[in-house]
Amino acid sequence: MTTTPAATNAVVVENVSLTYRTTFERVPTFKTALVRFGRGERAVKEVQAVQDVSFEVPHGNAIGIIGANGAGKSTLMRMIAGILPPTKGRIQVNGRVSTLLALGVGFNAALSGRENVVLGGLAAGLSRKEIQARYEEIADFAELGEFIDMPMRTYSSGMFQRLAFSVAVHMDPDILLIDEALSAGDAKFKQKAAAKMKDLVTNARTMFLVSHALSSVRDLCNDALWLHKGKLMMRGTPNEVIEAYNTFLKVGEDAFSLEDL
Ligand SMILES: Nc1ncnc2c1ncn2[C@@H]1O[C@H](COP(=O)(O)OP(=O)(O)OP(=O)(O)O)[C@@H](O)[C@H]1O
Repeated sequence: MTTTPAATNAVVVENVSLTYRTTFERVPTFKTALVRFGRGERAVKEVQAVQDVSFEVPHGNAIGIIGANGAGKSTLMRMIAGILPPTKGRIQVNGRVSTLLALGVGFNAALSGRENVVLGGLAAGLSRKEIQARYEEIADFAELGEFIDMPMRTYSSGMFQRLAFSVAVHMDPDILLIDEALSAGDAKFKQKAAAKMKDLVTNARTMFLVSHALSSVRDLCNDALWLHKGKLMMRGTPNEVIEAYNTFLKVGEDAFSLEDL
């Protein structure tokens, strides 16, 4: 039997670019702003957040995405999640995606944790019955105690994140997208979350992990990709890519110190 590349790959990204266009009022100086009574001139800013990026991720891979602030990591994840359409190029996703992107996106803070679990489940395409069957497991994993019945606006950011993580990983995703999931959890939860992610990957699920914590990428991933100013700099094993990225950062530091002289 022959398998087509589409069936062996969870995600195929082909020559993908994304440009943000933002209109804003440019106020050149404080003095002009006073003369014009605060009205500036209308300007358009374009940011090429992702530029002609191509790669394929086979099913069962855990791929870490690293890079400096503003490199385009979250933008790429949002495109893979189907939240943002690429300006150019094509993204093919084979399987059911569950996302844990910006903290608690999709949650309604006025509703209780319990109600948000149902909302999150429905948004992920589960039936009410399926959500009910998983509810206890989701609530137990998040360890919120009585807070599960309180409005989510009363949650600390760590509690918010614990529930968001628990919902995302219990949706039985083929592809799990995680953007800085572990930044707000405490040490104990971080460990538990890492174990759960390892579990998913062992079960041949595909995972994308955006992280500034390079050690998490090293521990949890078998594949890595480095973005810089929207461009794909390198693809390889976590060790190779992290080493190249660290060298790049070091060279950058040296260049600064030379300039300072
Ligand atoms: N909604 C938006 N509108 C306009 N520009 C945006 C928007 N979101 C991101 N950008 C710009 O796109 C570029 C890439 O941003 P992105 O958030 O994808 O980077 P990132 O690698 O995830 O960064 P970080 O590590 O800081 O989270 C940045 O220059 C950012 O200013």
